[in-house]
Amino acid sequence: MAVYTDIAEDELKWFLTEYDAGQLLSYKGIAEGVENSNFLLHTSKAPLILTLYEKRVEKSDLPFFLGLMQHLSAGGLSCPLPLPRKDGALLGTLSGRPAALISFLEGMWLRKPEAKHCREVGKALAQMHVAGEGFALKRPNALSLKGWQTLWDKSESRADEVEPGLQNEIRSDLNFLQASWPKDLPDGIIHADLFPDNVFFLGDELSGLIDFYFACNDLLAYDVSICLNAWCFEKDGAYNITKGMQMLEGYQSVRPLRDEEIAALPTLSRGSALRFFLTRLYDWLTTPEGAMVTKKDPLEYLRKLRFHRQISSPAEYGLSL
Ligand SMILES: Nc1ncnc2c1ncn2[C@@H]1O[C@H](COP(=O)(O)OP(=O)(O)O)[C@@H](O)[C@H]1O
Ligand SMILES: N[C@@H](CCOP(=O)(O)O)C(=O)O
Repeated sequence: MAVYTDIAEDELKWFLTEYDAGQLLSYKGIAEGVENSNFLLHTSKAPLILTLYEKRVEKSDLPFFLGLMQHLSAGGLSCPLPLPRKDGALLGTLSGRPAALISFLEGMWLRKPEAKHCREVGKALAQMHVAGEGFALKRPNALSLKGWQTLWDKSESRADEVEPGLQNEIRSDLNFLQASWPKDLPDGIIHADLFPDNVFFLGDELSGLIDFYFACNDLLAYDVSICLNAWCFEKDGAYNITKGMQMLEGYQSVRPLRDEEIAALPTLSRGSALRFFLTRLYDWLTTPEGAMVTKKDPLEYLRKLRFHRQISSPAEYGLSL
């Protein structure tokens, strides 16, 4: 469960007086999520999400995230919108944390996505990449090569606790990726965490994207690789090429990938698998027992990383070359 910070009803009522949000009827903590504390609020006007920003979110990045939601929404993407306070600010403070009210997005995330859903996700990702064009603020990806090295430096000495031999294995991945990370591919705004729990559906129709708190400027094809990792593997660890094909076709129906992006997919996918392995490994080793959050399994991403290592052609992801 991700409610790191509790809120008192009186304080919340006081916080809401800064907004034109109606009277508070009820509120409850949302069990899902990893990064921030989220609450569902019912008011006399409309349901809202209250987010209290926690450890991995830099306060100085919040104008980027909140402004991005406004920019993407204005560009036609279905995503939540921050509710401005009466003074026009998008951010307030509650229980000592930066806090924002966000519009409630209808829909549910899919526990068992099928190939047809992967196609919709591919399309929505490309729509987001297109809608992100022209966004004035910039945010470098803190979880790219340099950030991976920092995470690894903090976890390396204990990595073999998770699986013997991991220290050497991951060190050689990092060396490989440092030496061969692609440059000069198209870049722009990426979501960087478009996992199933961040995509809502109403029936089979995609109703919107949430959770832009890892969004940043980076290679667009890197975002595609994140989605291949997050959506196209089965529970038993096998890559589902039909899902991959649908996702890539959906993406390319909106924004065709260039040849050099396609050629880079195995390296990008190896990098994105390593990225999620490293954050999960760090959390696995540092989250205290009994914390109100469900720890995610780093080994799931180790298996994906190993899969990408042995790819000999991007066609193996489901692309017709
Ligand atoms: N705008 C929204 N509309 C509806 N539900 C939301 C919205 N934002 C968050 N949620 C709910 O809160 C959960 C956690 O949100 P998320 O942004 O993924 O948190 P975190 O950043 O902590 O991982 C989501 O799975 C969803 O159930
Ligand atoms: N998607 C990441 C963790 C971040 O969780 P989210 O709830 O913010 O999507 C992972 O699976 O490791």
